[in-house]
Amino acid sequence: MSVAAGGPGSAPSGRVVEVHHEEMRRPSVGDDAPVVVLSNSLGSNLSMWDQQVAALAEHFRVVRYDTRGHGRSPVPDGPYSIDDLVDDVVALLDRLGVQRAHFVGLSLGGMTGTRLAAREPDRVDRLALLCTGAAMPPAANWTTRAATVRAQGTGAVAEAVVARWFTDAFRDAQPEQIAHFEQMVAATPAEGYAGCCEVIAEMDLSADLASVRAATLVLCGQDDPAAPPAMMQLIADAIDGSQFLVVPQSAHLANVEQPQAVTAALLSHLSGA
Ligand SMILES: O=C(O)CC1=CCC(=O)O1
Repeated sequence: MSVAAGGPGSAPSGRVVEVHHEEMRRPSVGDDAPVVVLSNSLGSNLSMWDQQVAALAEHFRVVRYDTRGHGRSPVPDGPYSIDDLVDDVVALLDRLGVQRAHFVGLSLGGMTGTRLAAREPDRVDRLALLCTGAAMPPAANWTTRAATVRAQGTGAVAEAVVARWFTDAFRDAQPEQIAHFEQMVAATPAEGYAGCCEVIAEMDLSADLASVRAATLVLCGQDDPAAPPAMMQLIADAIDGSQFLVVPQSAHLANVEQPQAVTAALLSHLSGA
């Protein structure tokens, strides 16, 4: 079953927006099954989880959503803050009547998950942080990228951005996937993309990591230039009891490049195995 809600539009900055989401679960999965929320990366949308949802929906109510400014969610004027992104998730959970959920986020989605787990510990059961950072300095990288997309559109950065998402081997083997993700970046609204660049520019969640109480999986791609293993090791070291996993032959979108390995790791972690 798949249910869609929310939609594109604009909302004033600093206010919660009603993000677009989809819910999927197998008929055998009951209303009281645990909820898993999936949160996308900068420049993508909820379809980045296409290779995970069917397997997860065998066991969980799967809720995936478009981060504000992305996909079919509203596009308020930026800048946004990490707390804006967390407020949107809390509002989504409230709308769904879900008190507590598992949360899986990749890159920007992982930043949202880190802050959510630290700020709202009662709302997060198990947490998976994929290919992300507690901070991604220097800030100028992100403010410059925001200025570029506001001036020239997201198409201007699509090729360079996607070059960091996949290994050369994947690029050579899967040119149609590369084109698909470049189109996804280019279709992201410029103001939404820029507003989320500004989240990353001003964000430092280092002090939040020690407050995370959820059982946490920290997963990275071995060849990720955006969130390399050394950066993610720092997250794993700071979150009490976390599990750290490096996925070989993978860059930034590890769940796309190595879907079987990442889906298996998520199923194992979220089921508490
Ligand atoms: O777009 C990039 O360069 C990598 C990235 C940082 C945050 C995110 O979601 O993707």
